Amino acid sequence: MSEREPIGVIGTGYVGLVTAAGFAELGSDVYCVDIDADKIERLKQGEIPIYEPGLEELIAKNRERLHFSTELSDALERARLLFVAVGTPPTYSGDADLSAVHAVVNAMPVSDHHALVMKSTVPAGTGTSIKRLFTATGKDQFRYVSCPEFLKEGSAVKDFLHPDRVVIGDDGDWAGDAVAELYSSLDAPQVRTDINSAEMVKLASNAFLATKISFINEIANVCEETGADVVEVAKGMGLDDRIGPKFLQAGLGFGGSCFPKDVTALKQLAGNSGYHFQLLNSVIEVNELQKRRVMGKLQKHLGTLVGRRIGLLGLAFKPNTDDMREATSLVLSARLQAAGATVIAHDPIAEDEARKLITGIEFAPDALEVARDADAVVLVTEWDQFRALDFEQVAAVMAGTLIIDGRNALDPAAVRAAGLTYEGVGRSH
Ligand SMILES: NC(=O)C1=CN([C@@H]2O[C@H](COP(=O)(O)OP(=O)(O)OC[C@H]3O[C@@H](n4cnc5c(N)ncnc54)[C@H](O)[C@@H]3O)[C@@H](O)[C@H]2O)C=CC1
Ligand SMILES: O=C(O)[C@H]1O[C@H](OP(=O)(O)OP(=O)(O)OC[C@H]2O[C@@H](n3ccc(=O)[nH]c3=O)[C@H](O)[C@@H]2O)[C@H](O)[C@@H](O)[C@@H]1O
Repeated sequence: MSEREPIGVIGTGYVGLVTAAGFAELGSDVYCVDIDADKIERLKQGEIPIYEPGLEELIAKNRERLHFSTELSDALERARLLFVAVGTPPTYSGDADLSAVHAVVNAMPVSDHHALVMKSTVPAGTGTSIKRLFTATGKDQFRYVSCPEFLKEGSAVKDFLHPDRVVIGDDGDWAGDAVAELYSSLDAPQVRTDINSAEMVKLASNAFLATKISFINEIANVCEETGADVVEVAKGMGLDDRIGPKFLQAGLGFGGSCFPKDVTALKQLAGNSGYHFQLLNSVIEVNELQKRRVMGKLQKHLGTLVGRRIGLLGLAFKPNTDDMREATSLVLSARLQAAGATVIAHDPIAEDEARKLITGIEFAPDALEVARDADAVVLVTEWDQFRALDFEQVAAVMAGTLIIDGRNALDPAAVRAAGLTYEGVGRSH
């Protein structure tokens, strides 16, 4: 018997698994359901299908409370709150693809004691249309709560257990209260609001963070023209409480499964509602250009890239994940090959995923093998082991001398002291 209310979790991707493990840690029995039978089988064997620091340990610790199945009925029979964490990828138009969400909604039975709790990121208005659908199909007693997720890959477990806030959008019924109660043991402010507003908090938060990144990237580009150093500029800006130091790291642009899709989804949502969201067009465009700027830097130093050997350090969209969705490395490896370069890359964790998505490049077992005989090396993902590289060793094996620090993560002085040429993003020091 669990100490706390049992819950169901539908979808066992990043968000589903972290939510399940997190609530199990807080004392709930969790009934996880996924349509991917292979994934469920692996989870039953104790195998964790994604790389996320701390998740395997948290799942192992709470093994007794975690139950995995492909049958929705296993969750429906034991839990009244069903957390939905299925994917909402972009369609070709840029709108969110809600087909997986609708499959879940359609599979719900007539019930007066169940609620869907939406963790998936959906456009504002989705809850309202789901409730309309429930009413039209005689399920008007089925409750609905929006409870968007704000975790970051790479620190997802910590983000779940120590969130900045918990947002709960509901109709003021038992379901909203039950979700609030579940989260009450976390030391975090709760924002209880209506469903539309909760949905918008999520989209607006991601769009704002993406805007901050595109903004600092443009500042970095201006720094390159004016001799200022963006790291110093970001430090000076970030000390202003109203601005804050986070998400002011200039680099090769944002990637991942969420910022690109959610910024576009919000732009589409606005457009579909008759409002042209100009700012977001720029955020997206700046990001696309930023991914490609490194090509110009390589050409500035090397001239033509035909026949050049270019090493990439890191492939994942950010460190501490094996997620390759919308990773800058996808664009970069394609552009480099199109320009006639040979590309060699290493990622400590994401290589298996990368092999599925990137063709025509060589994979090296470590950073030094990336550097061997390379005309230039580009840091794409700021894994800790790349920060700690011995650049004397790197210089000894390279054919050329150019290091492009695409994440401003290296020590320029250490790179230069090894006789190498350092080029960051918006850096003059
Ligand atoms: N990945 C992240 O860091 C974050 C993601 N989100 C949002 O959470 C949602 C889920 O994202 P991820 O976990 O990354 O997705 P994912 O793609 O890793 O996992 C989705 C899972 O849902 C399963 N699924 C699909 N249809 C199903 C159905 N009808 N019944 C049961 N299971 C089904 C899939 O088999 C898959 O295992 C998305 O809306 C995303 O925008 C929100 C915050 C953070
Ligand atoms: O909705 C989501 O899925 C999640 O999206 C992001 O999380 P995530 O994509 O995991 O990773 P971030 O740490 O936000 O990084 C996203 C991208 O921005 C880039 N970035 C981040 C910060 C920065 O200062 N500069 C910068 O270029 C990263 O390299 C990465 O490519 C948000 O940070 C989470 O709050 C949100 O829940």
